[in-house]
Amino acid sequence: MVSSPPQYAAAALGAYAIWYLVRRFFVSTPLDNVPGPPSPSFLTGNLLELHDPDGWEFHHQLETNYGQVVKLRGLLSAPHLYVFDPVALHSMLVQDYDYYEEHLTYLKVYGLLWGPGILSSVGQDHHRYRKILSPAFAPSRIREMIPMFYEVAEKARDGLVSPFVKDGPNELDFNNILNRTSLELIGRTGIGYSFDAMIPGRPADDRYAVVLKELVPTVFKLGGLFPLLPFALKIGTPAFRRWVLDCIPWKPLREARDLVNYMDNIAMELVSSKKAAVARGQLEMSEESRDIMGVLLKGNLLAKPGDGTFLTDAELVAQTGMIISAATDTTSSALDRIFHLLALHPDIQEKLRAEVIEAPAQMDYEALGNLPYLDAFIHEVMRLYPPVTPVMFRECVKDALLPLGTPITGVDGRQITAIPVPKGTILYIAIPAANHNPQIWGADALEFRPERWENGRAGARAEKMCGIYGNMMTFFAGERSCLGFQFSLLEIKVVMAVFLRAFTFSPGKAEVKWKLSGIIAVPNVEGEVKLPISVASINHA
Ligand code: HEM
Repeated sequence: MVSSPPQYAAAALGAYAIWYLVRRFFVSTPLDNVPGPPSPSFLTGNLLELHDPDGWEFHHQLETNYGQVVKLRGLLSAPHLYVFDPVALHSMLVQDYDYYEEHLTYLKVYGLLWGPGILSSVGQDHHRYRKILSPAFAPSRIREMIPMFYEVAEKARDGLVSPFVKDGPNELDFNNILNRTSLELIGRTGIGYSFDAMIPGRPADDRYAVVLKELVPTVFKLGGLFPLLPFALKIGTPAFRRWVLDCIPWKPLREARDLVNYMDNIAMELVSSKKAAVARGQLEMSEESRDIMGVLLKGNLLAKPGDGTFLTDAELVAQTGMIISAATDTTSSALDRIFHLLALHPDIQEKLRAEVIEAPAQMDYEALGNLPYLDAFIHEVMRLYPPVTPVMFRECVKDALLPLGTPITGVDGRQITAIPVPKGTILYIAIPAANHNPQIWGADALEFRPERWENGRAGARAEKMCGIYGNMMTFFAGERSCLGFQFSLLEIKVVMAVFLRAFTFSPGKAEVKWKLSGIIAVPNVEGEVKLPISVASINHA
């Protein structure tokens, strides 16, 4: 007999487990008919293969052996969908995007880390943040940032590379150099803050930079708690929850809290000092007014609290934290891949250098857009090796019908042209698979061939991907597409132009293996994040 509250709770849990298992195995769902690979475990389904840091082959099999929507198994064998069909992606990200939201757990984690902002909101709130942030990424704004991109790239050249190759070629860890450069680029142009003095021989010692690096691994140590977040955040007030947090003596939790507090404090100080500059009328004239936070503060001057366009201090802090985190690892991964490819392809490197040397040493927006081979090269890197990889997550929040561009043959042998997706289903947007689709790119889709690009286009094919850049999904599509994609492409061009003029690159001694690290690809040598590249100054080459 059940007679106490714990016994009731255990009985309820047991009943739920039985109901769940009966439903799983005896009630059919429309997803049963979608083919996919065998699941190696009832408990974890295909999740370990999906998130394996060396899982490139598993993803390649999903790309080539099934249809463009593949069924995988998640926790307790729940059916998940791995999607790269262009019509299905258009439906998920553009046409019916409000049926497929960012996973609730991720929204809550982002919210806890940064506060209320573009990465932690959905629906009207997200729309509002996006509308407020968009002017900061307008081409006219990014154009003004180009001199700052040059300043940082030249500082990286002179501080992080030149002193170490002045006596001849040397092998350097380019991951470290490019990571520091990416953070400094967004620090200067995002919040007007310098993270790294880039002094020869001195490591990046800014506490914020170190904290930013530690944050994600520390937070992932709390991964087991993530599913509880949506419920935990409903209990009591923020002050009460903070008090509860302070009382829990668990080291990773305290470390995460301290890191978040540290970043919050710095951002709050910056907001206060910029607000004071606005009040003194100085921001309008200064260089600071060009950075993203400056643009948001100036936007606030025109807005009124409550009219939907005003950002509170907490919201300002959250947006800047989110932009820095969205910008740094993505750009750094893209630059890592680029310099690795340059080292591996001396012919391509030479052709790019010739084009860059022909152009002025400091280019403006138009000139940077007028280097055809550089543009083709970057398009091809972003297509074949998207930095955000292998998948982004979505959760179906109301029963939906997912249309397919290419029908798939169901397990029962019949053609499927649309898949009814039950509410609660997890879907994976498979960015590389979408970018490698032979129906769009042809039989040589898996080859690295910059020559396939001309004027930002790579052949007119019937099937079109909804992505915002080059018919690919690298920067996503629709309401949640990357706001910083033009910013990112320009900073990449500037760093490449500055470095290609000064140095030559060839592979280092150790073999570099690329790992799938969460949602970003990173170079790795024997278990360490590293990109050894042999660099020679052009004078010594
Ligand atoms: C090569 C570099 C980059 C890549 C591959 C990339 C890719 C992406 C992707 C795939 C998303 C969608 C994420 C999702 O919906 O869950 C995204 C969103 C976003 N990105 Fe980027 N990104 C890059 C650089 C940047 C930079 C430099 C910035 C800012 C300066 C930036 C700002 C953002 C923001 C604010 C969002 C959220 C948009 C929204 O939710 O409405 N990104 N990015």
